Amino acid sequence: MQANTTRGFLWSDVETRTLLNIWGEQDIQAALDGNFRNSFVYRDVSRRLGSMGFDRTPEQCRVRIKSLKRQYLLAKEGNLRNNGQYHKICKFYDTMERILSNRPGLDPHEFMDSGAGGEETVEGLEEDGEDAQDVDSEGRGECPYPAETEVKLEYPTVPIPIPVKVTVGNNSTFHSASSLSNRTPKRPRKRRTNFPMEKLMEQYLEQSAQAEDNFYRMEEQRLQAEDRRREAEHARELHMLQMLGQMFSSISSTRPSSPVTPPKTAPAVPSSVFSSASPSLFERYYSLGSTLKRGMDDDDNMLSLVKNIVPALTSKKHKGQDGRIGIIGGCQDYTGAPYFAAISALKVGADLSHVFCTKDAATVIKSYSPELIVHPVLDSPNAVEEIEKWLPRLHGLVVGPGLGREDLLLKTAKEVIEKCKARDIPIVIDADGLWLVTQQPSVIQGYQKGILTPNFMEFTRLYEALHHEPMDSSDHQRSVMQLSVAMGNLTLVLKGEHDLITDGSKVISCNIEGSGRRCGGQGDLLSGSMGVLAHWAHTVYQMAKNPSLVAAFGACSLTRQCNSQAFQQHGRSTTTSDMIQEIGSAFKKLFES
Ligand SMILES: NC(=O)C1=CN([C@@H]2O[C@H](COP(=O)(O)OP(=O)(O)OC[C@H]3O[C@@H](n4cnc5c(N)ncnc54)[C@H](OP(=O)(O)O)[C@@H]3O)[C@@H](O)[C@H]2O)[C@@H](O)CC1
Ligand SMILES: Nc1ncnc2c1ncn2[C@@H]1O[C@H](COP(=O)(O)OP(=O)(O)OP(=O)(O)O)[C@@H](O)[C@H]1O
Repeated sequence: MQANTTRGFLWSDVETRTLLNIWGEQDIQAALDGNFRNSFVYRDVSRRLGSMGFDRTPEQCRVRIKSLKRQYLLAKEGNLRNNGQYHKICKFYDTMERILSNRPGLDPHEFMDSGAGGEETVEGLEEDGEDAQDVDSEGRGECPYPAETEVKLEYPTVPIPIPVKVTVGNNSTFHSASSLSNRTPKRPRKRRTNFPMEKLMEQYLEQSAQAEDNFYRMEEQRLQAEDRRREAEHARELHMLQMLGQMFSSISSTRPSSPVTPPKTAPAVPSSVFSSASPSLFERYYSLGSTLKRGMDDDDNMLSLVKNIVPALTSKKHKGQDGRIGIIGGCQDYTGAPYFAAISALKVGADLSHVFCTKDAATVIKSYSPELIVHPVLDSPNAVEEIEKWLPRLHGLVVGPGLGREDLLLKTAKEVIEKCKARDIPIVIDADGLWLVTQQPSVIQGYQKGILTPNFMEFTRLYEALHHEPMDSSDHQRSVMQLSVAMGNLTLVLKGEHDLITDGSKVISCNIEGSGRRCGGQGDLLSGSMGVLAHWAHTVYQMAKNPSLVAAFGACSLTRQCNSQAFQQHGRSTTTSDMIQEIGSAFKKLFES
C-alpha cells in the first residue's frame, strides 16, 4: 500500500478507528507526552497505519489527531455529553475519552491551542497562525463564545466562510464565522440570554464540521484530477519511448550486417528461441540457464533485482508487514488450486494469506491447512461487498486458481478486479481468471500492476480473442510481445519449457532447469508466489524498473527450482505438495545466497 499515490483527505470511520487504536497505545501516548518534538512518533504512527493497509503521511495523521482532539474538547467543553448530542460533534468521543482520560495533567487549552503543546509540533512544519490568533483573542477576553468554539481548519490557510444560522425570534439570519467573531462582546451575550448556549453551539459546530467536510471533499477531487493528469502524462511519455524503441528496432533490422545469429563468442542458442526475433529483440533477450555469456550477466542482473526486493527479517516487524495476499478462487470442483496458491504465498514469505472461495469449498480448504484464512463468500449475494471489506488490508491479489467458469463467479471476480485496480493493488491473473480476461480483456488491459500467467492453451485462447486470427506458434517471443502490446503493455508470462516474460518492450526467458514432471498445480504455486513478489517489487522499485517483470522472473525461477529439487527426491511421484515443501530451500538458494 505504500505505493499508493492518492491520499484522500477524507478519513473513513474504519481508518480513523485504526488511527485512534494506534495513537491510543500506551507507548505512543508516553512518547508524545515526553517529547517536545514528535515527528518521529507520528512517523511511527503513519508506518503502523500503513502496515494495516492505510496509506497516510505522518503529517496527515498528526492533523487528523489534532482535529479529533478539537472535536472532542468542543463536545466536552460544550457540555453536550448530558443531552447525548456529543456524538454529533465528536463521533469518536468515547474512544477519545478513554485515551485522553489516562493522560496526566490534561489542559483543555493545550488541545484548543495546538501551538502550546510539544505534541502538536512536527519537524519542519510550523503551525499556521490560527492558534496564535485564538490565544490572543481569548487573552483579551473578547467575544467569549466564538473564541471558545471556533473550529479551526488545518487546511487551507485561506479562511473559509462558515455560515452560522442564528435564530432570533421568528427570524433566521445567516452570518459567517468571521463576522460572528468580529462582533462586539455585548450582542452575543444578549443572544445567549434568549437562546440556550448549548443549542447555539451545537448548530454552529455542526455547520462548521459540514463546511470542513465539504472543503476536504473538494480538495480530494482536486488531488484525484491532478493524479489523473500525471498518469496521462506518464502514459504519453511511455508511449513515445516505445515508439522510439520500435523505430530503432526497425532501423537496425534493415542493416545488412545485422547479427540475426548470435555473436561468435556465444555458443548457439536453441533456434526456437531466436528464430525470427529481430536483432533488437535479440539484444534485449535474456536467457537464464543458457550458456550464452551476455545472457548469464543479464540473468545475474535479473536475480539481483529479485534479491533486492526480498524484505529483511527483523524483530522490529509485526505480523502483516511483509504481505497480506488474497486469492480469489475455490469452488465445488477445485479446492486444491486455491490452497496451493495461498500456501505458496505464505511459504514465500507473506505473513497472511486469505482465500475467498465458495461456501462449499471453504470447509474443505480450511481442512487442508489451519494457516489459511478462508472466507466462504464468493457465491454469496453480496460477495463483492464482502471481499471489498478486506481490500484495504491486502497487498496483492491472485485471481483465478480453482475459480471455475460459472458466470456469477466470473462476474464477482471482474468486479473485485475493478475495485483492486482503483486501489492500485498488484493483481496476478491465472487459470479461470484468464478465461474471464479472454471474454473481457478490458478488465485488466493497460493496468501496469497486472500480470497474466497463461499456459500454452490459455495463451492461445487469449491471443486469438485479441487478434482474431490464429497465432504463429513457430515464434512464441513475437506472439507474446504482440499479446502484451495488445493488452496495453501488460506483463505476461507464457509458461512452458522456457517461461517467456514480457511487458511488450522486451522478452525475458527463464530457463532454470526443472524436471520432466508436469503434475497439476505447479501453475498455482507460480501464481501464489508471484502475488507476494509483485507486492515486494512494487514497494521497492515503484516505477523505476518494471516491478512486474522482476516479480514474474522471481516466481518462475522459484517454481522451476522447486520442481527440480522435488524431483530429485521423489522422481515420477513428485506432486505439487512436494514442490511446496521445497519453497524454503529453493528460495534461499536463489535469492538469499
Ligand atoms: N488440484 C486442483 O484443484 C487443481 C485445479 N486446477 C484448476 O482447474 C481449473 C481448470 O484449469 P485447466 O488448466 O485444467 O483448464 P484449461 O485451461 O481448460 O485446460 C484444459 C486443457 O488444456 C490443455 N492444456 C493445458 N495445458 C496445456 C499446455 N501447456 N499445452 C497444451 N495444452 C494444454 C489440456 O488439454 P488435453 O491435453 O487434455 O487435450 C488440458 O486438459 C482451473 O481453475 C485451475 O486452477 C489446476 O490448477 C490444477 C490443480
Ligand atoms: N515443459 C516444461 N519444462 C519445465 N518447466 C515447465 C514446463 N512446463 C511448465 N513448467 C513450469 O511449471 C510452471 C507451471 O506451468 P504449467 O504449464 O504447469 O501451468 P498450468 O497448466 O497453469 O498449471 P496448473 O496445473 O496449476 O493449472 C511454469 O511456470 C514453469 O516454471
